[in-house]
Amino acid sequence: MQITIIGTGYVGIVAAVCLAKLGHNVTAMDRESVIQSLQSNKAHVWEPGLQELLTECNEEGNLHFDADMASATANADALLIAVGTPTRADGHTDLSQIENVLEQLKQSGNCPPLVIVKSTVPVGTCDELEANLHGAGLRADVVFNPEFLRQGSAINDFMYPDRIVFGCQSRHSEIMLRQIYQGIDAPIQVCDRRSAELIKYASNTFLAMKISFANMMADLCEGYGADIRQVMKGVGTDRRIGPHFLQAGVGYGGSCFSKDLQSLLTSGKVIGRSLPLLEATAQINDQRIPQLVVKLISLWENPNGKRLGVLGISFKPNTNDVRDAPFLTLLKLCQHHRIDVHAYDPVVQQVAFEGVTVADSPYEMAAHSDAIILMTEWPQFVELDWVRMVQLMRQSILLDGRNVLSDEVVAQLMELDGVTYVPVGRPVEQSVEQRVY
Ligand SMILES: NC(=O)c1ccc[n+]([C@@H]2O[C@H](COP(=O)([O-])OP(=O)(O)OC[C@H]3O[C@@H](n4cnc5c(N)ncnc54)[C@H](O)[C@@H]3O)[C@@H](O)[C@H]2O)c1
Ligand SMILES: O=c1ccn([C@@H]2O[C@H](COP(=O)(O)OP(=O)(O)O[C@H]3O[C@H](CO)[C@@H](O)[C@H](O)[C@H]3O)[C@@H](O)[C@H]2O)c(=O)[nH]1
Repeated sequence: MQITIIGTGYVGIVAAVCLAKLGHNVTAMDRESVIQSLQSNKAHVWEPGLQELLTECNEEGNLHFDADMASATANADALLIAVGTPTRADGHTDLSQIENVLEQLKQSGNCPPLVIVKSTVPVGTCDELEANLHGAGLRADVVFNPEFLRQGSAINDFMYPDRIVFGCQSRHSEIMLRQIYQGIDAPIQVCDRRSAELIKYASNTFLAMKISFANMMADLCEGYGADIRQVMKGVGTDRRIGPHFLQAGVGYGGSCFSKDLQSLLTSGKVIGRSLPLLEATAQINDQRIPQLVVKLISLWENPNGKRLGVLGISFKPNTNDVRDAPFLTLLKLCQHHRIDVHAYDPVVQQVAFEGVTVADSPYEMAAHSDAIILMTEWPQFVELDWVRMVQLMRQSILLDGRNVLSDEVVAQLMELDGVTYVPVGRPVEQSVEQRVY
């Protein structure tokens, strides 16, 4: 099938290479600068396996890039929209990128018979988009086909999903969607468009709610001297609950959870429904970094001029994406308290915001610091020589924001003088001999 993809952000480029690998003839469209980079075989987003797959597709010849809507859509059987849908300041979803795509389509005069919306959009949007196209005399079927991939494991998630959802109103569009995904072995749920639109929001907000639940329980564990890892293990082994997304820590970040939660709250408000579970989920998450900073400051007499080492800038491992990363909230609070931030990240080497020095190695970051916060659970952080890290520091305070240091490493550190280890949802550990500063 000839498929044109509009938008080559995380979702668009992953969909493009995967659909090309599944044997479709794919044209991906974006801004000129992005298209130039892709045409010269350079992936513009950092995602494990993406560059390799892009190179393969370019060699195999069934993936093309084009910055012009008219030529990109000529002869297309289906158009897949994967542009951004950020949240506006008033809490509503900004649909302007999708609206622009529709305008460009109308001007180009080429509208494929099937328009697949993959961008996450509020309930009712696809009905409106279809009415808009029909109003302009373009007889396309608009379907909603939510994407559930996670950054860091995006290609695997696209190729081996738990389910594929088709929100479509006609048998013909369902048949076309089945052809597009016929190389993927996953259960397919076919439903109306509005339900499909809500499935995407309900999934993301439910996952966010699980994380906030774990974080709420972590606070209780700290108060009562229990261990959140044990509590969540015991909870998650109940098959009705499941072990995933119960990892307490610095809170969720990324471009989706907060945005989609906000959008769903607004959808509720529009029809006069409050969604208190989601309000609590957001509140708990918003408090994670401020609480962590309070903990940190309580360990110093005065935060002014202290040096903080931060391990991990991106919102999760295996991505360089810093959108809505907890690190950004941390940085803002540190600036407020005049704490000097030195950060290290395996893939984020430059940051577009002020007030942070990015180190070339974790050891360089640790040198002369008055505390370290582990923000992102990159496997290589767990494997660091933590004794060396601590010996390089001016004051040996470790805040393990993801609870990833092993009990063995912590026990080893406790044999050194003056080490304070502050995990999440567990008692603080201090070596017997505390240094006096
Ligand atoms: N990032 C994820 O992990 C993820 C997962 C599932 C769903 N989603 C949803 O998918 C959508 C896209 O997310 P993303 O993270 O890939 O977005 P993104 O912001 O990374 O990428 C969007 C791309 O669309 C391009 N674009 C915008 N308008 C365009 C136009 N008129 N013509 C051509 N290109 C245009 C932009 O230049 C950009 O490259 C969002 O609705 C998001 O909520 C994202
Ligand atoms: O137990 C957990 C699991 C995750 N997180 C955090 O939650 C955030 C989101 O993580 P994850 O869901 O793995 O990454 P995303 O790439 O944001 O993926 C989510 O958002 C996408 C965009 O909508 C969806 O497609 C995915 O299904 C959904 O998992 C990150 O900051 C994680 O550190 C935790 O704090 N504890």
